[in-house]
Parts: sequence; structure tokens; C-alpha cells
Amino acid sequence: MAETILRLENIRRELELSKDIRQTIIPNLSLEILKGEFIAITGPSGSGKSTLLYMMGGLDKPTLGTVWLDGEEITEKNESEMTRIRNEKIGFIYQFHFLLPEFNAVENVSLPMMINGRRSRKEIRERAMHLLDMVELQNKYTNKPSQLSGGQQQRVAIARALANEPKVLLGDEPTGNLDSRSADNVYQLFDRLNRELSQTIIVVTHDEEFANRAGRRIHLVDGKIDSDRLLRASAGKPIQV
Ligand SMILES: Nc1ncnc2c1ncn2[C@@H]1O[C@H](COP(=O)(O)OP(=O)(O)OP(=O)(O)O)[C@@H](O)[C@H]1O
Repeated sequence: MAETILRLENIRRELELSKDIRQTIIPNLSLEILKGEFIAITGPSGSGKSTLLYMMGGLDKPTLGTVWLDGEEITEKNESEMTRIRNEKIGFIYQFHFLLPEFNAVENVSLPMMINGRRSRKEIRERAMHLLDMVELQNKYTNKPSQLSGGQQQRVAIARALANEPKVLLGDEPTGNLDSRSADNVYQLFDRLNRELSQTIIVVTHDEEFANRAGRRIHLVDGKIDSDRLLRASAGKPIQV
């Protein structure tokens, strides 16, 4: 039986638009995610997908409710504890890569490990190169972001997100800015990470093809789970036959 890696209990997220106007983005949502799952979150624009993802990764806090990550309640942590937890346990990938333009690929991937401070400089460099090999950028170590294609930049961002061996990899429209071939490459990479390393992956996407190739698809409408379907077996959830 796979372990739970993320648990959201009775999450409510309201926004204070002005002193007396509040908007409810997520009324009351509970969800359990197991280690090794590959999940796509879909839904119309404004349905609360990114808000949900950010609460899972501790970048946003619910108005009410509890989020547990890897057995730890993250909703009660202060900002400096959350910064450490995000660095150690979460890998984020955004629609835009947010690589540092003046740093090359190895340096960009090294950054989260330098902040973490658990590896020596030599180990950091070796791991950065290993991660770039894994995303098939073995001949681009010293390229700066401007010397890479959009798909290659996104693969550096994925290598960077994996730097500290995150418990959960979160993607907010990671293929949204890519042509279909590069998007397919990114999908293939996620699929490989999930199958070979049992990496837990949760991706918000508008890309139907991507969503249908994940292991589980959660569809949101107005901040509520409209459907939650297993599409195929994954390390986290084998489909019983
Ligand atoms: N900082 C903010 N200020 C005002 N409204 C916000 C803010 N952040 C989110 N919202 C509102 O919250 C709702 C949910 O936003 P969210 O970005 O989570 O939706 P989404 O499903 O990810 O949308 P999209 O697919 O367009 O990215 C939307 O109605 C949005 O306008």
C-alpha cells in the first residue's frame, strides 16, 4: 500500500478583494495524493487550479483547513520554515522558466543545492551535471539561458526543480509556453521520472493530451472537484485488474 505524500483537509481559500468584499476561490476541498502518483489538474480558467497547486507547495496558505506534506502539517509553519520545506521537499516548474540569465545551465541547477547547503561544491557540480545529463542536455552545461531553445530552457528548469530530490514535483502549465514537440519532450521526461524514479508529479495543465496521459486526472470547476479519475496504473496507484 503506497504512502500518502500530500493530504488536504477541508481547504477553503478566500480572497479579500476590498475591506468588505471577499471572493471564495475554493469553498471546501479535501484530497489525498499518494507517493509515486502522476496527476494532472485541469479545469476552466479561474477554477482555482493554480491556487490549489500553490497551497500544495506551501506558496499560498488556505483561509481554513490543513495541508500535510510528507507527514508534516505545513499550514502551521511560519515563512522561514516554509522556505526551508519548499527547498527540501518541493520542486516547482512554472510556465516561464525563471532561470537566472547571467548563470549557465550547471550554475542554475546548482543554486537550490547551494541554498540547501548539504553538499560540497564538488558534489553539487557533479549532481548538476548528472541532472542535466538526465534531461538530455549533456552538451549544454556552460550555455546560458539565452543560448538555449525554449524546450531546453524548460528542461534546465526541470533539472533545477529536481536538484534536492523533492518529494513532490509541481508544475504550473509547464508546457504552456512550448511548441508541441518540446511539450511532448517535457511530457516524456515527466513520464520517465514517474515510472523509473517513482517521482510524485502534480501538473496544472490546459493541454488535453498531456492531461489524458497522466495517471490520474482531477478536474476542477468553481474550486470544487468535478471529477477525479484514475487513467492508468502508476507507482502510487496500481489499477486493480
Ligand atoms: N492575487 C489575486 N487577486 C485577485 N484575484 C485573484 C488573485 N489570485 C487569484 N485570483 C482569482 O482567483 C480565481 C482562481 O485563480 P487561479 O489562478 O487559481 O485559477 P486557474 O484555474 O489556475 O486559472 P488559469 O487557468 O486561468 O490559470 C480567479 O477568479 C482569479 O481571478
